[in-house]
Amino acid sequence: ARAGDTGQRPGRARRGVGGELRWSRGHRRAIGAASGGRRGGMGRNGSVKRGAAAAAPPSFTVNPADYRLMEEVGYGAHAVVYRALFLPRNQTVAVKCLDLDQLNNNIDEVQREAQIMSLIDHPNVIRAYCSFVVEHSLWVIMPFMTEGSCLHLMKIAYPEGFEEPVIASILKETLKALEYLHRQGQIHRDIKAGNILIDSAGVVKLGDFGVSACMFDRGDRQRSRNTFVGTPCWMAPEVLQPGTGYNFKADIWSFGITALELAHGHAPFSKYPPMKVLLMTLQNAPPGLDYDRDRRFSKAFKEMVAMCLVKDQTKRPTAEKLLKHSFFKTAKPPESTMKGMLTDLPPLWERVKALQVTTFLLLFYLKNHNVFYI
Ligand SMILES: Nc1ncnc2c1ncn2[C@@H]1O[C@H](COP(=O)(O)OP(=O)(O)OP(=O)(O)O)[C@@H](O)[C@H]1O
Repeated sequence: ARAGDTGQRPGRARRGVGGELRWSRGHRRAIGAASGGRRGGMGRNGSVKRGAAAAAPPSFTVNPADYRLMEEVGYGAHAVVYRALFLPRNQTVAVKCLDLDQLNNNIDEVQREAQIMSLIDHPNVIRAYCSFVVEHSLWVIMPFMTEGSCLHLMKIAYPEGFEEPVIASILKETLKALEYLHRQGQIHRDIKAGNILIDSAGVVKLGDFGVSACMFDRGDRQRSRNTFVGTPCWMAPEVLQPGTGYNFKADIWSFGITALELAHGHAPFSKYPPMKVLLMTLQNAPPGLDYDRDRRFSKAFKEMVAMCLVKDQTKRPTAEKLLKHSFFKTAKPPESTMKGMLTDLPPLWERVKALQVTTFLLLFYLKNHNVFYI
């Protein structure tokens, strides 16, 4: 691991500073901590740049004292994300704090996320500026996406989902990101509205590589695992079925589910407990847009979703092929379709706080009415 811009060697890094992780069980594992000065990386067009310095992002230090954590702007299963100030330049960034104690058995996944994020070079994929260990957390420093995720946006202002032109532009940018990742041999494995991030100008970027995986890391194109990875409602049937091999086509299924999520404000089966979602995904006909119920959506949109949600993964299109579908041909850039949608909204951290209060009240209600999910 490189210690980042300060030039510290991992071996000399103080505890909590630098690119080295001192693991509580006596393991010593290195976390990829790369930033502006690194060599190599994935090229914008998929080429791997060797030797030359990658497109120079602004440099960031790996000293936690240089960052002031401000408000909480997001949280997931393993992490809390803060808006933060990078004090040397008074620049706003996002800091994702992953709890390493909670992730004790998943150190390889943490390491993979940090490494992948630091090598990314695509306008539609969130890139980590650098990452380092602070006490029991891994801090990942990345661009702050002012409007948060599409999920946040829907929950706060568009509970019934977005209009088709907005969906088309968000999905097209996401698909470009997927096409890039797949070309790099990466499966994202957690495509959903909560991981599609938007900034104030309407720029769309795919985030969260917590569960992404390299397709070629075992020398085969097909992965076979006995554990679920991802979020059940968005997971392809072959991923939900332990022992079945899956590949990058699993992302195409999740992409189709995300299209439905953006259209309706929630994913199909999202109101059911995980075990029921599993059974419904495996046993029922794939979900889709209803030709009658979803009259407001075009035939091209319905067709595109149906192509993604084919149970047989070999019959699903690749991201590259899907990008050529007529639905995306007419899609406008999100900067123009989202104009006006993002004004008059409270700042992201206030939205997140409001959503936290709502979730707390809902859980409180369910508990008091003896409603439990299995
Ligand atoms: N760069 C960013 N700028 C603004 N908000 C962000 C940024 N990155 C993440 N978020 C917000 O934080 C939330 C949680 O982040 P993330 O999905 O990376 O965490 P996680 O623990 O890996 O999530 P999951 O439970 O999906 O695995 C996101 O849904 C998003 O709303």
